[in-house]
Amino acid sequence: MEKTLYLKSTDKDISKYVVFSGDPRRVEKIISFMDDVKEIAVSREFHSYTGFYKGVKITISSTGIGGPSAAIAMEEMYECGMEVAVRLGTVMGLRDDLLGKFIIPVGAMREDGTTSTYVDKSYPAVADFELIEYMNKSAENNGFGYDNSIICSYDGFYSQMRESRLSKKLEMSIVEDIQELKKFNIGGIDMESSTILTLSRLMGIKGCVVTMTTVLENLKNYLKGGNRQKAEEEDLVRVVLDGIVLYDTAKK
Ligand SMILES: O=P(O)(O)O[C@H]1O[C@H](CO)[C@@H](O)[C@H]1O
Ligand SMILES: O=c1cc[nH]c(=O)[nH]1
Repeated sequence: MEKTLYLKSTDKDISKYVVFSGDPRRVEKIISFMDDVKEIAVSREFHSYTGFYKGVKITISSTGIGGPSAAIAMEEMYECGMEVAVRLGTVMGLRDDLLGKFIIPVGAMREDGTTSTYVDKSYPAVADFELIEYMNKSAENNGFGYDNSIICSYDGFYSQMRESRLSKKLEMSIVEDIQELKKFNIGGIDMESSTILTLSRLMGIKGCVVTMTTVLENLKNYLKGGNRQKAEEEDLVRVVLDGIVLYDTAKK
């Protein structure tokens, strides 16, 4: 096949297991845990590599921020034969006890715009139950607590997740809207999970999300310095990669 448009990948380059991470810099950290890593392409926000972790071939790709680019990454990896999609990212927790903990959501509210260009809003963004179980087990094996609540994916960082000069000028109700979400027992907010989960279901592949709660709403509290770095760049990576190995072993 020809290389895909943005991720510049072919079916020869990628594994059936693909890990998507927002931040391209984090991708460079993830591959430091892997062996025999080959760069596929560094193209716009999409930095992609394939390598081995504990003998399992895994592709890692960044998506940048938000649903539109996450959908591009999902589409092009699906063209290349992806069978399992895992989002590895950070989430803004809506409960104080979640700071520093994993949220491995069962599903996500589709408050993004991208997924509605594919399917009606009544279609749920639900993670694959089997993958959730392996990721839960991996968190446990690595000695971490986790939560399996529903999260919410938004499109607007400075219009829905964090107050800004403009949002204040426009008297937007960001704080109130987040309080509303809490009433519905939503565990956290991010920007890509609904896209990854909805598209996985539409593609008929397995998808799940493993997130680390690095910050609470309105910056009430957040992981700082080395703690944040370890949580985001080591703990999260281990749980996701070990979770894929557990899944792969079970399927052999
Ligand atoms: O850590 P990542 O995967 O980038 O995820 C979260 O961080 C970004 C916002 O700061 C958004 O992309 C949100 O979903
Ligand atoms: O969604 C997120 C995740 C981490 N940090 C934020 O500010 N937002």
